[in-house]
Amino acid sequence: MTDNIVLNVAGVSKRFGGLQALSEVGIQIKAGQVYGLIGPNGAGKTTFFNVITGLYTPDAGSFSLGGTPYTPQAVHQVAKAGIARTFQNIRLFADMTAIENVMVGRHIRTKSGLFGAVFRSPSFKQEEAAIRQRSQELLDYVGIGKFAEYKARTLSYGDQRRLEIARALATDPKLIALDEPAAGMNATEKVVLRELIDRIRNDGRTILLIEHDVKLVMGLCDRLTVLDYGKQIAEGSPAEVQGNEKVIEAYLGAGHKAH
Ligand SMILES: Nc1ncnc2c1ncn2[C@@H]1O[C@H](COP(=O)(O)OP(=O)(O)OP(=O)(O)O)[C@@H](O)[C@H]1O
Repeated sequence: MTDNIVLNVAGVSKRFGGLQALSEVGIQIKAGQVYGLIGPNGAGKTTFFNVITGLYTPDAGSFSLGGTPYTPQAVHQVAKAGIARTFQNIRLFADMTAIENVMVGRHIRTKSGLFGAVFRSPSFKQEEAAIRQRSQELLDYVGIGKFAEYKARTLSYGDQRRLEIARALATDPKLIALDEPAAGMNATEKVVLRELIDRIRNDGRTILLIEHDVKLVMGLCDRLTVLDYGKQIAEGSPAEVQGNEKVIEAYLGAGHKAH
């Protein structure tokens, strides 16, 4: 792996009809970094996320994960390659329990497959017990262990976001991509979230983060890319980016509504 680069994305472009949503955007994320993607509304952040996680097909771009090239053509392929993501609008299995939601995430790494599941072979049962135990550990890790048997939809908003993170971690990802994890959270929940993301990083994970809460982004991220109208207008440490005139202009300039 060159310089411990986990994700290397170069030259990503994406057009929707007459709109150039992304123009040759590239980022490099090193192992153990929290990397932020920020920009005003409509800047192209979600589109970029959707491209690297296989939801949208890019018009151009090259991608490698852990030094291995990958083609983000389908979400399950990207998950197998090692990127796990959460969504801006929470996507849990609402009527499944919290622990079942995490177990689903873990299943992409299991061996028994469908045959074992249908016939409940001994190896399947053993594997299932191990998955349940690991899933409970992950729920404890994100701080919602006591809700393991609660249906996902009965959890508070902040806890549902943490459940999504546990599910993402269950896939043992090389990179975890968080799409606005603090959206809709109150101040207390944000403090807890920040501690959790810090802990995930300190435990050796690599994180890509889209977030509107500037305070959270500046406090958490090692590096940032700023998008505006699909173009990368700045890249650097939070201090570098904060003082960049183009960035100040993009956030204060006319044409963007404040978030
Ligand atoms: N599926 C799509 N079809 C057509 N246009 C799209 C599609 N997805 C996004 N766009 C457009 O691409 C541009 C970038 O949108 P995107 O959602 O990526 O921005 P964003 O930075 O994530 O914004 P926000 O902060 O509001 O979530 C916008 O002008 C949006 O309307």
